[in-house]
Amino acid sequence: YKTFPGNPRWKKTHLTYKIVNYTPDLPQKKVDDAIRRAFMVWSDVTPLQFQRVFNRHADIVIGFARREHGDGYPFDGRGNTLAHAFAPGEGLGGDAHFDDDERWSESNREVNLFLVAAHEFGHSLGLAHSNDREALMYPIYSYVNPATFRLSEDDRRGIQKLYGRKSSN
Ligand SMILES: CC(C)C[C@H](CC(=O)NO)C(=O)N[C@H]1Cc2cn(c3ccccc23)CCCCCCNC1=O
Ligand SMILES: [Ca+2]
Ligand SMILES: [Zn+2]
Ligand SMILES: [Zn+2]
Repeated sequence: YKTFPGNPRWKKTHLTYKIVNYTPDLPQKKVDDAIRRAFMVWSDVTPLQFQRVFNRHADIVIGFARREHGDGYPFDGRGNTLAHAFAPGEGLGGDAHFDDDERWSESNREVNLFLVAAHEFGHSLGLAHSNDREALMYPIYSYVNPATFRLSEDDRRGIQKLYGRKSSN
């Protein structure tokens, strides 16, 4: 696993997120659920807790966008880059953007939103890319059944290096 230069991490374990817009590809409830489950991947193995908020400041702002969308990292149409996210910090820090030229799915059809969101939130929490091909933080998308998805040892070691393990109670 790798962290970002300077090891940026959140200095609190209770983090907020908000979803500012939706893709037309899925019902909003399915997007909400995929996002919730993607955060659980990380809260399952750390003391981190995620709370969804509406219409107020959030640590992690989540949205769908096409091409140029104001952060200097324009998307590229269908395929190629699927999404991006920023390392922990103020403002754009922690935010995750999903390319709305992709066809977002909750199945094995391209592109599974839960799997991509889980990867992006790794960045939002301070993990950079891993060169372990089994790792969620590997830079190339590959479909695995979300029902049986498990964080790799590499990902778990990385996130626990940053935030420690889940407290036993
Ligand atoms: C890990 C993922 C969830 C997020 C990453 C981006 C990322 O790291 N965000 O944090 C991603 O989109 N990776 C590309 C990498 C990539 C693969 N190819 C590319 C062709 C052109 C440009 C990029 C790519 C070959 C063709 C397949 C294109 C469709 C799938 N795309 C990818 O796997
Ligand atoms: Ca794209
Ligand atoms: Zn962006
Ligand atoms: Zn990435």
